[in-house]
Amino acid sequence: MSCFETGASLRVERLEWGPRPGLRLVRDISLSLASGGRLAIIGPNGAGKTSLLRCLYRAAQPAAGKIEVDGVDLWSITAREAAKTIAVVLQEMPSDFPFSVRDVVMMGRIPRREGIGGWTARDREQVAHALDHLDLGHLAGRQFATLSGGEKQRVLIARALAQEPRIIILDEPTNHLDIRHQLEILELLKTLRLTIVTTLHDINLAAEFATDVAILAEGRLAAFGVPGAVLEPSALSAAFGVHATAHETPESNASRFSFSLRRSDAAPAKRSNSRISSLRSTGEIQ
Ligand SMILES: Nc1ncnc2c1ncn2[C@@H]1O[C@H](COP(=O)(O)OP(=O)(O)OP(=O)(O)O)[C@@H](O)[C@H]1O
Repeated sequence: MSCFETGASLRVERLEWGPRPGLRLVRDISLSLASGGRLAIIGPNGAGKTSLLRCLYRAAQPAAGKIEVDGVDLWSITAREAAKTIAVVLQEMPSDFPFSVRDVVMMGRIPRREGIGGWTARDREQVAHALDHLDLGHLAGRQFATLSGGEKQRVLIARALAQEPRIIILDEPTNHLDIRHQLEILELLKTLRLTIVTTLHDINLAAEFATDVAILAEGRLAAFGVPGAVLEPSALSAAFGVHATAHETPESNASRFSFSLRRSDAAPAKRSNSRISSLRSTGEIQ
């Protein structure tokens, strides 16, 4: 079971990708992650985070550069071998998905299925273990479509674990989750010894969770390294076009960040406030 597996190292070298010739959405990305490392990829909307993830889980073939898993080129192995090594948890959650929770988790075993026989005792054992690990045993018979967003997210992570991967790649795993479930999911991922790569929009969660952080801006790597070095106000301000402030927290080694619009960006809001004042003064609104 994956909680006893170990991770694999990941090395990305001068990676480039685009959906068509002449359009590059991922440009010149180089980074490396040790086995068992946790990489958080952050950056503004449209920075290329999902595109980079798609390359890392072999859904998109690089236009240039390469990706190595434990020193082996990801495109030198079969898709099935890649699927045994890398599990993916995506944001999309189909609403009309006529499968039970147990069926969905069992789908994680597909890359490991040999021949045309049915599920083996090991498949069932791994699924039971994954359901148990994510505290989903009581929901195993429920239709996936009837679950809450947080429950669905846990099922998709259980499916990834049932796959017995060495790397788990997640696209915004905390989306749709309340703060308690966000913290629980990230704590759970931390307890695994697998290599984790995830996009995260919440910088403070990334600071707590990651061993390594990559800031992506306009398809390029703006910064990469340990959170303490990468997550600093000037880099965050530049990448997100906001004013970032760091706050030291006694209970944690990681800084916390707060964000506000830069004064120039806030001007339109001020203008609309003055419009409201003038409407008030003319009695058009109360
Ligand atoms: N197949 C495609 N053809 C053309 N443009 C694309 C394609 N896929 C993505 N894009 C564009 O490339 C940019 C990067 O998209 P991507 O989804 O990788 O960004 P992201 O950082 O994950 O964004 P978000 O935080 O909003 O999810 C966006 O502007 C997007 O519209």
